[in-house]
Amino acid sequence: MPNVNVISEYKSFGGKLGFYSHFSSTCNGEMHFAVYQPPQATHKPVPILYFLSGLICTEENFMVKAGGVQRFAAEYGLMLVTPDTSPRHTGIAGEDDDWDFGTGAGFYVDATEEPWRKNYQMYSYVVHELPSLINANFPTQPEKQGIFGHSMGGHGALVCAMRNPELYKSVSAFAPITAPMRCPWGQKAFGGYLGRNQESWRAYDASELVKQVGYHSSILIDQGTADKFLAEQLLPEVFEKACADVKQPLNLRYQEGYDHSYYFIASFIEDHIRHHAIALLVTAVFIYLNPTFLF
Ligand SMILES: N[C@@H](CCC(=O)N[C@@H](CSC=O)C(=O)NCC(=O)O)C(=O)O
Repeated sequence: MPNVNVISEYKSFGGKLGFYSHFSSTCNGEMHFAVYQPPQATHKPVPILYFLSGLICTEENFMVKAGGVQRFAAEYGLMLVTPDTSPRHTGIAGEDDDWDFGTGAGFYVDATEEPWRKNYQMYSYVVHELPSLINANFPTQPEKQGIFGHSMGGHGALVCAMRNPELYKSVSAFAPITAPMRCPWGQKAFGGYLGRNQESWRAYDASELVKQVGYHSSILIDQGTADKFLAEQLLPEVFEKACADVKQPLNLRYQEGYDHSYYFIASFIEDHIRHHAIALLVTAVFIYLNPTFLF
């Protein structure tokens, strides 16, 4: 694969799980990502589902801890792609000082502030550079992309999808930060990466974006009721109200007793894969069953 370094590859559920690195011109440094290719990808291009992870994660957490997600991706014939959560080893002073800012906490925004803006361009990286790289090197159907994520990554998935509805046919999230402008994690990250003018924050706040642009199909969110970050950081009720105000279809499911961990994600991962599979695969089945639809 030109421009992609293979770190390791493993056979998994009949497909292939791989960990890779490349030089990112968007983030001005080496970036890591993981790809699960389902068995179907050996003989035809397949739809792609991007998963954005949360604070402190790397490209590995989801692939290792999401309850054998590869089994479901293999069943539905979906490619899974997980980027890292930030640039690393940039040399920026203090980049490793905090667990919720800097390394492992890119927040899927394009930083405008020094010293972050040269490297911390995670929004453009996820929406543009990484998909170009994936489509050039793996057997994909580029017009069939979905996106989902967890916590900080749930925020990222909602923002990427709402800002680019033509690029993403489906979106879902586990315990997303739904109103980052109003919570401590978001205020710290946006203040550092985007500066003090909160007008520029709105483009990265799902609860603001849904009022401006909305999304073309129903959004699935699972939220554990025993999540220690629920009341202060995640604020699903803010997003729920914003969706209701503009009649955005939302399937917000409160899951009794579940916390913020990957055990929670693993418990509901199959539902999310199915949510995306319906959006990404149904068109093909529908056209097969109703060919006159094309004419
Ligand atoms: N260090 C924190 C907990 C950090 C944490 O829970 N991170 C989550 C994402 S939180 C929002 O983005 C995570 O995915 N961790 C990785 C994992 O494998 O669980 C604390 O101690 O409170």
